[in-house]
Amino acid sequence: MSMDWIAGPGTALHGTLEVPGDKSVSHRAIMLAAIADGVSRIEGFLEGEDTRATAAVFQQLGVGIEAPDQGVRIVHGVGIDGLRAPVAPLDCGNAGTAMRLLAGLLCGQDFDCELVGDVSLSKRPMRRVIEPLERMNARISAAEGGVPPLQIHGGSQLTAIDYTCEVPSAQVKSALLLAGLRARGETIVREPQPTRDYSERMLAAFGWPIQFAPGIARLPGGHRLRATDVVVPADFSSAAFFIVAATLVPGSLLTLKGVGLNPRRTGLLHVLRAMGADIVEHNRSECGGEPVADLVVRHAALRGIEVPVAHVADMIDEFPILFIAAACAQGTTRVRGAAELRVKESDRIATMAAGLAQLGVRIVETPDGADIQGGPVSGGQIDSHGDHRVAMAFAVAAQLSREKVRITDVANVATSFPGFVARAQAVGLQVAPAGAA
Ligand SMILES: O=C(O)C1=C[C@@H](OP(=O)(O)O)[C@@H](O)[C@H](O)C1
Ligand SMILES: C=C(OP(=O)(O)O)C(=O)O
Repeated sequence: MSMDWIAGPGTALHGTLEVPGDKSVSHRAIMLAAIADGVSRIEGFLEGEDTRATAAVFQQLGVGIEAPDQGVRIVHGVGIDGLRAPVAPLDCGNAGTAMRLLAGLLCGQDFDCELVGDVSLSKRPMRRVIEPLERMNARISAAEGGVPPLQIHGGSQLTAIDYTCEVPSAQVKSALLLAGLRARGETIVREPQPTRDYSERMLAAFGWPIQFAPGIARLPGGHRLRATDVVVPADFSSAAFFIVAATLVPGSLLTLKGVGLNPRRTGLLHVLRAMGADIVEHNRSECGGEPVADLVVRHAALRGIEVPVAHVADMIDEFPILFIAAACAQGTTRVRGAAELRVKESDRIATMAAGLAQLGVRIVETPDGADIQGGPVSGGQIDSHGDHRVAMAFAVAAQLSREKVRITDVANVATSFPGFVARAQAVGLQVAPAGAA
């Protein structure tokens, strides 16, 4: 049965909030700890369905993973050659990150395996990883159209390649680097637009001699990973919903604690500030090698802008909530160069355009973006299409509406942000499961 929320209208948001651990870092921490020598402890692990799916996959591959406490994992690494053949398909659930990175990590193993996912993941493009991995000598077959399930045929000796990514994608880059661990030679990945560098940073932290700078990573094969403790910072993409909510709702003053501010993730901060937002960083420090800070957000009136294409890759998961900020800004916001949004958990340009139109917002879709005209937001019913970020974005839009908004098909919020409703309510957001409202 579909789970729905009733949200809004809202009043000012106040207080201090800590959002859960970063999803990208949590996936990678499990993966590298699993194939390292020794025992690694992960703190701040995201207890989301996506990252739990990754942990469950490695348990099927013979890795011991204990969960002594919420957000803690003790991973008994089996070493670079120690994974065991699974006896059943490996279920990546809703997680594109899990499937694409696992394709890279598993294609150089001695055994065969199958990667499967849910209905949404089963529609997402996998050729972007299959094609370069095949050039490395991997053997992977997909269903018709290059979508999951993926059959990975083991037993091939991989060879390194020098590859320039066609789409800006940290998942493609990471898949190639993970394959490169077991390849002969030096794997080089070049990116026309730099993307998040968590794989590179974490490989270095686990002792692999990788060299990297924005736009390029070079990784020699034939080394080993040393177990390391990982502290996961709070996920900027989860904080983003509250940054925009506090900006939009008059009278708000909200503090978000210890938010990860990797420069390849914070495009939304630049764009919101250019639109007039009041976001101040306090207590800048480091958490697990990543920059973090507390963000103090005050209500401010926004004006529409042309989103610089140079920021698109650095805010790729923040477009659903940016569309809401744009809908409540004065004037028009123009988004271009964001065609990747069409192949996420849903077609995020289409689902956001349909939802905003439902709330009376004027929006014109283009193949790679949209023009969003700011104006009043009305009530209505929104189909989130099972997309976690679309559901949370409309929960924020509802705060500005004059009537209640019903948001359908929201169960997938647990993939990236377990406990969203309780945390949102604690700072004054009006959102509740339908039936409990
Ligand atoms: O590498 C990662 O952890 C991610 C990369 C991005 O995907 P793409 O690589 O497809 O852009 C992003 O949308 C996803 O949420 C997480
Ligand atoms: C696109 C996302 O994740 P993934 O690709 O891992 O499914 C997301 O979390 O917005």
